Amino acid sequence: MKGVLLVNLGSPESPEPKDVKKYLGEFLMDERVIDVPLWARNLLVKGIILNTRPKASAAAYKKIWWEEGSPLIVLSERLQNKVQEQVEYPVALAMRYGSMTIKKGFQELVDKGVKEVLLFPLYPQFAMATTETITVLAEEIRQDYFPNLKIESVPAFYNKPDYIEVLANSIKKHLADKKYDHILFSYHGVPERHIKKSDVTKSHCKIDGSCCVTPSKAHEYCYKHQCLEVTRLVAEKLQFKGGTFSTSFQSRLGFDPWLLPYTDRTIERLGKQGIKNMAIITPAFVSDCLETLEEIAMEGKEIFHEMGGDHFTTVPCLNDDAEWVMLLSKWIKTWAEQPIKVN
Ligand SMILES: C=CC1=C(C)c2cc3[nH]c(cc4nc(cc5[nH]c(cc1n2)c(C)c5CCC(=O)O)C(CCC(=O)O)=C4C)c(C)c3C=C
Ligand SMILES: [Fe+2]
Repeated sequence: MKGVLLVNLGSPESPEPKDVKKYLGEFLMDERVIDVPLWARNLLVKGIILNTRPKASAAAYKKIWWEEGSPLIVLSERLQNKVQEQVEYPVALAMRYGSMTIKKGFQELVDKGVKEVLLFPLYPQFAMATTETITVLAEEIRQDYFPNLKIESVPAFYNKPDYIEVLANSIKKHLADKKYDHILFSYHGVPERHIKKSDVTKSHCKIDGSCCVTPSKAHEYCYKHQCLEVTRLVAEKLQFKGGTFSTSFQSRLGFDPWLLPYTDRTIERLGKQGIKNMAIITPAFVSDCLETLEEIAMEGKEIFHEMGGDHFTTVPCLNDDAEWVMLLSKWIKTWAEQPIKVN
């Protein structure tokens, strides 16, 4: 039998500093998130970040935490349940970090008789800190614990026309009765180094984005190109006029150069330039989370109002949107209709 494992990032068990510290420890010690040699990662994460950040992060998590738990987990579970209602194959949910492990997800599927798994990282764009770390860990777990299980991974789906249509429809619906003179597409940032490392050609990437418009096989693994493409395709679909939308990158950590321009500075600049009504879309996240509910909807809004802005609208992530559920279910059914692979 076939089955599906949806995988998202994960959240702390609770918004208490000790749980946030445990979660950040696992997350930031991942060599594909902070990609420096182990000794340097130990120094940076255990010696510095874990002694300072958990308190501030916990305070931020407390502002957005729901009675049912972390928004990211609750919304991912709602998505899982709704997709499960649409497909006849078992659909499990796991998180890359935290207690809902990929190993438990595989076990749940195997216990239901699954022999072939569609591993579905819930990220529209490829990044080594997201898609790659999930697929690599899943393969390690398969080899160690489930050697007879077949796994097929879903690659980044950023430019699939049906995904762009669902995203555009959701944006249109949410902005229908809103005032906005500028739309900002804000994506999670990554260090520039990550983009260079993922360049399979080793020579295409110029970081500044000039390379992103020249066709290249590097784009299959280029987070920046994929983000810019989502902006372009959605803007085209919704017929946004040039100059009324832009792209930025949020949530930088540390002192290395991260993808530019930064979201907080872009909001500041737009406010200073006299934009009064602004809408923000966050297409790197399929579920609302700390980065959208706190960093954008609270901090971003505050910056905008300080700069003299009036209306600040955040468009929710796809979450458990009905069209999104139908699209995931369609992709799953298409995959499941292919014959089972044999050794
Ligand atoms: C070096 C650090 C980080 C990289 C690289 C990174 C990439 C990255 N992250 C997401 C998605 C999410 N990140 C979230 C939280 C978060 N991310 C980092 C650091 C890096 N992320 C930290 C330290 C945190 C924790 C919060 C904080 O202290 O600021 C979340 C939210 C999780 C939640 O519980 O709600 C998401 C989602 C992507 C898509 C990405 C690369 C493309
Ligand atoms: Fe992150």
